[in-house]
Amino acid sequence: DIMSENEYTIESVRASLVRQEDTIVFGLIERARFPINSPTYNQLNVSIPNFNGSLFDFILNQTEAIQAKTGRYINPEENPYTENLPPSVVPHYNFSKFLHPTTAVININERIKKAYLNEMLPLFVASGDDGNYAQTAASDLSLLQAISRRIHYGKLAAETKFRASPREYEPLIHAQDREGLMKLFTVKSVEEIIQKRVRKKAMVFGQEVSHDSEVSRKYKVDPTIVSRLYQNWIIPLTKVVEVEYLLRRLD
Ligand SMILES: O=C(O)C(=O)C[C@]1(C(=O)O)C=C[C@@H](O)C=C1
Repeated sequence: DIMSENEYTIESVRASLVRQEDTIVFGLIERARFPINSPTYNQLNVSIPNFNGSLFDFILNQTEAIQAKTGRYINPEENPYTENLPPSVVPHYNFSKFLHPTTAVININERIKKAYLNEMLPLFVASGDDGNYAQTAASDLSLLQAISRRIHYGKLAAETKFRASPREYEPLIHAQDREGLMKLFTVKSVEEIIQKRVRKKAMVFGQEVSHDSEVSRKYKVDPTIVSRLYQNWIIPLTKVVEVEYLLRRLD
């Protein structure tokens, strides 16, 4: 086993969350190329043989099925949106067993998907319909996977915090005290820095680049909205995962 049990620290977890911001901001920019394209999500608009759901659900399920067969979900950092996926048919890499085993079942993707489709998406895409439904669903899917990965990284953040001060966490876990746990692991200053940084990333990554003139003040995705997506959904849902993780940490 070449992986160390202690490869993750709160510093390495935070460094990864910073890097994942790049993927999420670019994912938002890519999705914002298309208007809302609501027929993508509307079940009444498709009749796919042997499938009950929207075009988006169909692409999500089929893509996750091929990814499951080829080993994507063997990595404990990855959590699928689809239930009952086929098993992997490829040789497995020996991923580290850093997380507590009873926490593998934690998966809040249904909640993430609902928040994304109903609340987040309308904030950063234009209204309209250009017919590019399959392309739209593909960009939703890669963005949703990046967001899910980021949010479920809360498992790793929680484990590093638990290992750093088990005596502080144990009584709250025994009491199943959600609010107490939330208070103990929250670091407001870190959250505020993230909200500022993703706003800046949206300005840098989403600017119009011209070979000769000054940088324009028009952005491909609204930087204030990117910050709000983190503030209202991405960080709070990461904290939901952290609480769920800690509640099961002594099982
Ligand atoms: O960096 C941490 O300490 C985390 O637990 C991650 C995170 C986040 O979602 O970014 C969540 C809770 C903390 O209040 C700060 C940040």
